[in-house]
Amino acid sequence: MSVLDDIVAGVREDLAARQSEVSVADLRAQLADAPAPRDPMPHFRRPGSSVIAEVKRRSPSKGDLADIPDPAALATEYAAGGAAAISVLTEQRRFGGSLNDLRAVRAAVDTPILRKDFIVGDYQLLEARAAGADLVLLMASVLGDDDLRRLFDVATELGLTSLVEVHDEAETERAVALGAELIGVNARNLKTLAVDNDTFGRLAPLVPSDRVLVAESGISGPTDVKRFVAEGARVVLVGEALVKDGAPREAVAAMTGVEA
Ligand SMILES: O=P(O)(O)OC[C@@H](O)[C@@H](O)c1c[nH]c2ccccc12
Repeated sequence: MSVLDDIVAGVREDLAARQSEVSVADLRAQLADAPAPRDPMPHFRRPGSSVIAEVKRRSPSKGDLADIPDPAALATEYAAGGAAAISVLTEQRRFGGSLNDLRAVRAAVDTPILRKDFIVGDYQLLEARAAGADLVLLMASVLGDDDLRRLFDVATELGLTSLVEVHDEAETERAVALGAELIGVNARNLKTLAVDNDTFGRLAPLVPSDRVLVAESGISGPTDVKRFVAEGARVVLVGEALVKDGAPREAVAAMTGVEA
């Protein structure tokens, strides 16, 4: 079993537990109270890089990264630094996150929020929107074509923007065929956890220029951002480097608006 299979098995168990506690009808009722979804695309399409700054405590590849006792405080710093969106890892077992983190961040900032999780069912999309998320991650490595299409359509109906994540040529072709406007290239192979910084440059030419490309993983500072912008990225998604930086506001600002 790959690391990814193992993570997804745990996600399915946790999901089943939540589903037995809150019915779909109750979740749908909560949607009425959720703030209207925010559209991240105008910021992403601005000239120069946009940053999606991530709230992440730990990961299977790096272990403990940062305690983050107050996710709202960290998100406030990200927003002040000019983050275009804030990613909140809500997976519990391997990344130490939760939907409560997302709710806390939602209450603190106006910035669009990405629910970063291993989404396998519609229920998680409803949860995301009810908690105030504006974007969701859909991983081509986790979802077959039918599920990817259905979840993409349901997300769109809910007003959520899908970030469709790819890691190889076949996944990139699937994301393009789906019509995804926002495509993320993860430099980390989640089956082996290895990072290959040449992944973005290899896959970017397969994506039509009307789409918005996000470079994900292993980005440590403005020099990396400049490289990915030169290779076609409009957006960078940064976790580790920001949660470990003592000055996250300045770190986000330094990676924002970078030109090739
Ligand atoms: O911490 P990093 O190396 O800056 O990476 C952030 C982000 O790309 C990474 O957290 C990520 C990208 N895709 C994912 C899918 C699931 C979990 C995590 C991820």
